[in-house]
Amino acid sequence: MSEIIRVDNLSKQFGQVQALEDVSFSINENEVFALLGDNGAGKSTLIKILSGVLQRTSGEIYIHGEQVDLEDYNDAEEMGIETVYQDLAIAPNRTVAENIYLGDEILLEGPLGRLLNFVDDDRMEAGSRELLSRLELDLNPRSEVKNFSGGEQQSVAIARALQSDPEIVIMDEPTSALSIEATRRILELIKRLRDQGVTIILISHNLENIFEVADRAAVLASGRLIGVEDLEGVTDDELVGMMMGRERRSS
Ligand SMILES: Nc1ncnc2c1ncn2[C@@H]1O[C@H](COP(=O)(O)OP(=O)(O)OP(=O)(O)O)[C@@H](O)[C@H]1O
Repeated sequence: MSEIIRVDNLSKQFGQVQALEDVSFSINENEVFALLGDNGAGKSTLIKILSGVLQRTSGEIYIHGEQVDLEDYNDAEEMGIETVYQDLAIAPNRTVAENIYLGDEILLEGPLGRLLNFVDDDRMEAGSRELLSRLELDLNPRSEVKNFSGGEQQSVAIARALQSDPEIVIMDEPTSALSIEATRRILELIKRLRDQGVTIILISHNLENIFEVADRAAVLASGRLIGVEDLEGVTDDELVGMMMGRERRSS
């Protein structure tokens, strides 16, 4: 198993608040890695630093062993990282295909090159069809998203993240607003992505979901890393104890 991301002594301070304190861990290629922790533990801060939205106060991040220049890190996509945030930022009046290519539209090559900003709907539709089929998502690229269920909207948001073919996808509470059936479908999708070689960083409060899809979990409490556990060797009680800041008894 090879390491894809290493976080080394990462700290973040917001004024007096120490949101992260010397957090270090590594994530392996092709695993589902969960981030667990109570409200305010530092999970969002950590993923925002990983996705280049927030600057860290100190510490380093390595991707494939190479140090990321965090002073000048605002395009995580270039590093192969995409994030699906909780507020999905789906454009309801646009189609599935338009959402998948939102901000990344394929433009028509006319006689004036790309000077005419017409989007190439046919290519975006074809690209969406291919991506949706690879993800085994039964969605019509031409449908408008506005009448979609929460689970379908979540699927579109995940498909959009996959459009740039990232190596790593961060998902912030992807199932928190979903029905049991929709949750099951999203968990299946996460497993398929892993099987296709994508590494997934998953934030969830739902331990049952974590046990179902994740390989390992890092537990944060008050900005500190309490431990990283292989989910095959830990119980939910132990994880809950860790979320309350108790280090796991050594076995
Ligand atoms: N922009 C900010 N300014 C000041 N304090 C912040 C800011 N963002 C986060 N914090 C603080 O940093 C700490 C960690 O917050 P963070 O949002 O990372 O936790 P979390 O684990 O994601 O929590 P939740 O599960 O509630 O989303 C909290 O004490 C929070 O109040």
